[in-house]
Amino acid sequence: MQPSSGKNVNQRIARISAHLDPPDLHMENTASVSRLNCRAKGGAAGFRVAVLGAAGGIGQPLAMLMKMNPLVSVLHLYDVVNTPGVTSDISHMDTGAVVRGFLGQQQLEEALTGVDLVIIPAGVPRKPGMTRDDLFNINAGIVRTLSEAIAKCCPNAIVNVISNPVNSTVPIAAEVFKKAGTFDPKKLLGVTMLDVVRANTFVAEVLGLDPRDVNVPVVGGHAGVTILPLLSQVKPPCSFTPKEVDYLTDRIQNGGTEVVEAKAGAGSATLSMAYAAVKFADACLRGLRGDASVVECAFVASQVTELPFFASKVRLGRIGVEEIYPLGPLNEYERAGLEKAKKELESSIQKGVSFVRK
Ligand SMILES: NC(=O)c1ccc[n+]([C@@H]2O[C@H](COP(=O)([O-])OP(=O)(O)OC[C@H]3O[C@@H](n4cnc5c(N)ncnc54)[C@H](O)[C@@H]3O)[C@@H](O)[C@H]2O)c1
Ligand SMILES: O=C(O)C[C@H](O)C(=O)O
Repeated sequence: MQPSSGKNVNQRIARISAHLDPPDLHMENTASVSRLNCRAKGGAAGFRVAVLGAAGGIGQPLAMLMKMNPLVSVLHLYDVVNTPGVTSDISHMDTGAVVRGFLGQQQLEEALTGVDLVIIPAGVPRKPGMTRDDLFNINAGIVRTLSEAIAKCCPNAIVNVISNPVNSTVPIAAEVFKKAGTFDPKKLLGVTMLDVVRANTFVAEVLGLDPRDVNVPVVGGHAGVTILPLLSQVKPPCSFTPKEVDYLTDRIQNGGTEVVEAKAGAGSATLSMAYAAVKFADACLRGLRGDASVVECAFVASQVTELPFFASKVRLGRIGVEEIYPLGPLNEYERAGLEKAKKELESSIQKGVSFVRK
């Protein structure tokens, strides 16, 4: 057989190109990307999602898992470094979502335009000996900048904040949105899903159950004593000895530190966090789609306590948070935990608010 002439190859490319939409300009910026890396006709219908901090320890597996989510049609990956490589890699997965990469501040607005859901894992992680609040000085500014762009480019998107300290970064985002006149408390959610995921796992271990059959509400916030597992409300209904309650509460509250210490300077939870973030994002998207009874815990603007923000069970729907559930009956141990949690939460929330108002 004769080798293909240049003319034949060009004809074949032209035939393939006829089945493709116009080329993706963002992808053309990356060296190895050709005209063929554009959106195939018949790509999945679904939601448009942006991940900010997509090249990081959480961002990469999160981006990979979102590429596998059938509810996602377009996935925008933004970071200040390395997005061309991550985008090229993930774009080869034969799932429905089309992936586009955006690199650096000058492409942030494009990354956000037209998206339904923004997930933010951008920022520095802890090292052993640090608290989440020790990340405030760097991450507060990052979240503020990203929130300003969200207010400008996709003010109606649902926003999932992962960057720590969540107890302060969510109030920061809220203040930025208020300043811009775009704040919708139903659309801003701090991601506390990892606390629930851990609680389900640890409680299942103690009870000898499959973690998939266990549901533990975790309320309050996302740092130390502000993480308040409601072990009296575990489903399926069960009881614990006082020793088990102490063990479980301590392990759930310090799950993040357990991982930070095990990683010994190489960062904090990334893989379990990506899993939890995608579980939570999927719940947000199912709510947006109109599914009934989508209920998860999240850190939101709330009137459940006297504090302006609090994590509790929320029902997710077409407009974001459609209902915030009260805490339900607490036992004495949980009531004492709630008082401790509120005290710390109050100052973390205030710190975030002051950062933007100063
Ligand atoms: N909410 C939670 O339950 C939870 C769980 C784990 C980690 N976290 C937090 O998530 C954050 C990220 O953790 P990680 O392990 O992925 O860190 P990482 O350092 O591996 O990745 C962070 C990424 O953010 C990027 N980034 C930095 N500044 C940016 C900016 N201005 N715009 C866009 N991207 C930017 C970095 O380039 C990097 O790729 C940390 O603050 C960590 O504490 C939260
Ligand atoms: O512990 C951390 O610093 C990261 C995260 O908040 C976690 O809970 O794993």
